[in-house]
Amino acid sequence: MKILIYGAGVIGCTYGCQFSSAGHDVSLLVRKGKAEKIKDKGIHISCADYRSGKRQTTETMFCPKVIENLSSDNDFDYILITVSSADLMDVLPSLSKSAGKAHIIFFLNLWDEFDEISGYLLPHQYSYGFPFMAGGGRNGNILDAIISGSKYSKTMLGNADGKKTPELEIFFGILDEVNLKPFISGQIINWLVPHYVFIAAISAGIINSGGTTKNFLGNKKLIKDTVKAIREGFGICIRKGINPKREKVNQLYYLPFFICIPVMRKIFSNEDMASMFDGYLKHSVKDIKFMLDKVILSAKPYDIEIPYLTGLRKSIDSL
Ligand SMILES: NC(=O)C1=CN([C@@H]2O[C@H](COP(=O)(O)OP(=O)(O)OC[C@H]3O[C@@H](n4cnc5c(N)ncnc54)[C@H](OP(=O)(O)O)[C@@H]3O)[C@@H](O)[C@H]2O)C=CC1
Ligand SMILES: CC(C)(CO)C(=O)C(=O)O
Repeated sequence: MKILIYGAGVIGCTYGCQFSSAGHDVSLLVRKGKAEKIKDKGIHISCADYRSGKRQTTETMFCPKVIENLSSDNDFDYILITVSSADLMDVLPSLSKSAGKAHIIFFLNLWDEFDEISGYLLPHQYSYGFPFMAGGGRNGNILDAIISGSKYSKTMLGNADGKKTPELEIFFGILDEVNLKPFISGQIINWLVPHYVFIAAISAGIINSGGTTKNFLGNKKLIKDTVKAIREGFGICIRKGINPKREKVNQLYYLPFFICIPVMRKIFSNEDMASMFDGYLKHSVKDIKFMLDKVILSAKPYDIEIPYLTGLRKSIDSL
């Protein structure tokens, strides 16, 4: 398959490198002025892979094809959008003009961009997904990728109407081939929207604690305030017609603290989960502020009190 990764960051390169290892023809679309360096040197990916049950590290020079513009006569089968949430709006016009016959998969955190996307593209042109199987950060020129070993981790895929289409099933096969644990959800929007709240709130909590998951998990008051912020955000989801409880994973945050906190400590203190968060947050403070602002703004029309979300947002304001 010919796959274009739109956004050569942590997620794009981690997934792209896996596809390439299975023999797919992978290209990266990068910002203007960045292509030559990548063409010359490639991208150094240091990957800690926990899928076997223990940490296995590999060092790879990922040398895909690189482009700076999408041309409308492209022959890509798939375009995977892996820019950060704050950058999505900039890429939609070029997709609308130049996606050609490629099937687009929006592979990032989304909150209320669905109408906007449908204003640029026809329904059959795209699907949604989420890289809940991998993550990490950057260390200078090295990309520190983590592939999760957790039984809860998977690569989410789905269409807004819940239907399985051939395009999704073929992409499922590509992910399955490289053991990135694909899962086609019949309610992908219902998965993505509460996840956005969860990730914005917990990330702000971790940043507030000094930027490490370990510090965060050691601070009971901060965990409680973060869970209260998640619950406020879930309240906004409900007003928007999304029920977080329909995803089992979200039910944890409704449980009494004496159950919720120890379970959170268990899940997030896993080495792979913790290093994924710690890596992600080093380069994503701007994105987290953007995400929290969006969530907070959408509470306004419903007149909902959200002191914990606004408190978390304020706590990271000066960074
Ligand atoms: N890292 C992680 O652990 C995880 C991240 N996610 C989610 O995945 C998404 C991507 O995250 P991540 O990979 O970490 O982010 P990164 O910042 O590492 O990657 C995004 C990439 O997109 C590039 N980009 C942005 N706009 C454009 C554009 N107009 N043209 C070309 N390139 C562009 C950026 O370039 P530049 O650097 O020049 O801005 C950057 O290289 C986010 O929604 C994040 O929340 C999900 C799970 C885990
Ligand atoms: C939890 C983590 C770091 C990896 O999945 C993440 O960024 C996300 O899910 O949005």
